[in-house]
Amino acid sequence: MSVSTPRSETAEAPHRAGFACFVGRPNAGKSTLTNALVGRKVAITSNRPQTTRHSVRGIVHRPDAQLILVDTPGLHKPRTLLGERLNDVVRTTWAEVDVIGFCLPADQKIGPGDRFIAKELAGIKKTPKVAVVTKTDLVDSKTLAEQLLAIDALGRELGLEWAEIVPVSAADAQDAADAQDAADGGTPAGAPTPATRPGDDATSPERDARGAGQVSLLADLLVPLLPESPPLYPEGDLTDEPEQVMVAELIREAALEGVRDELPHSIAVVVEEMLPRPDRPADRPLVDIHANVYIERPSQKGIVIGPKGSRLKEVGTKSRKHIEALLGTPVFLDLHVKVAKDWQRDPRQLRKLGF
Ligand SMILES: Nc1nc2c(ncn2[C@@H]2O[C@H](COP(=O)(O)OP(=O)(O)OP(=O)(O)O)[C@@H](O)[C@H]2O)c(=O)[nH]1
Repeated sequence: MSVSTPRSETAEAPHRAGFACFVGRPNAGKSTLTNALVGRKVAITSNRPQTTRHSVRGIVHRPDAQLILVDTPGLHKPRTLLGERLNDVVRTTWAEVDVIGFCLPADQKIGPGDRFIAKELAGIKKTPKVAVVTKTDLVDSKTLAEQLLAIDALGRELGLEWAEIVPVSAADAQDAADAQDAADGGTPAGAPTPATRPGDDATSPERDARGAGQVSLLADLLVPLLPESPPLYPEGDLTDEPEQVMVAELIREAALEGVRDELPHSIAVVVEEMLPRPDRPADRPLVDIHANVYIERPSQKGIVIGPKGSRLKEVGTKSRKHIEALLGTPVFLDLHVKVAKDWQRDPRQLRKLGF
């Protein structure tokens, strides 16, 4: 086992560029880690499983390397056509990347779900695998040490050689990314300010440094596993996901909030149109976004819309804040709720909804 410290790269070290993906059980912290590495909210996060449906790439730009992160949905036992397609997306991604980060939360013992993924990983011989122990802020050092040993043992049992085993907490770095988003996009009038825990100072330099430090150590360990290559993306690009897909994801994240128990996987969002409003002065642009929130059954409509439209309004306010931060302009968001009957089981509907 090697729990590493950063290596010092010499000035002559060749430039590297390549793809990494994080795999792991739903809720293992993959999206949060992607955001923390990129320093921005590019992948949606939630405290409920399987919210990431699209392969979102975040790009980490460094003087010595470009690390392109592909965030996949969780691999799971497929029960629907959507489930099968999601698993295919995961496996295809694994075969294409230069390094795989297997995320295992520090606060949960290795379970059957982790073993299932680890076995699949063991079958992929060529790609180096890094075990990333996430959420280390949630455990004491003894629990963390036990987890590191358990991961080492799991690797040996399955013939899976870890290139590294790295403990990471992305929580503080995530706060910093949220704060950065809010600062860049501004908070529209009437919209709630970014959430912080009571007594928490999300922008405290000490917290930022701690989170960012651990996360950049992970980047230091991933970079040497990438091939020598010039940068693959222009500097400044944080993601190549089409903006409309990102916008749809932000709306879906807001729409899921508070109704996940009732509608765990039934919500899909499609941005129908996204255009700059004509005749606006150059210094006061506005982007009009028309999006549909799809549910599976008419009975779910009331849940999403809420009494007198109150929930849908809240979804609009919340997602608009993040969309404005993403696009860097004020946004007029027009949301409609539509029924796409049993869309998860219908290939035609799945295609239409972008799966
Ligand atoms: N305390 C703490 N919480 C974390 C950390 N990383 C992630 N979380 C939380 O864990 C939950 C799940 O994180 P995600 O990043 O959405 O997990 P995921 O693996 O992308 O989940 P899926 O999209 O369902 O596959 C969220 O509530 C995060 O805020 C961490 O380092 N520390």
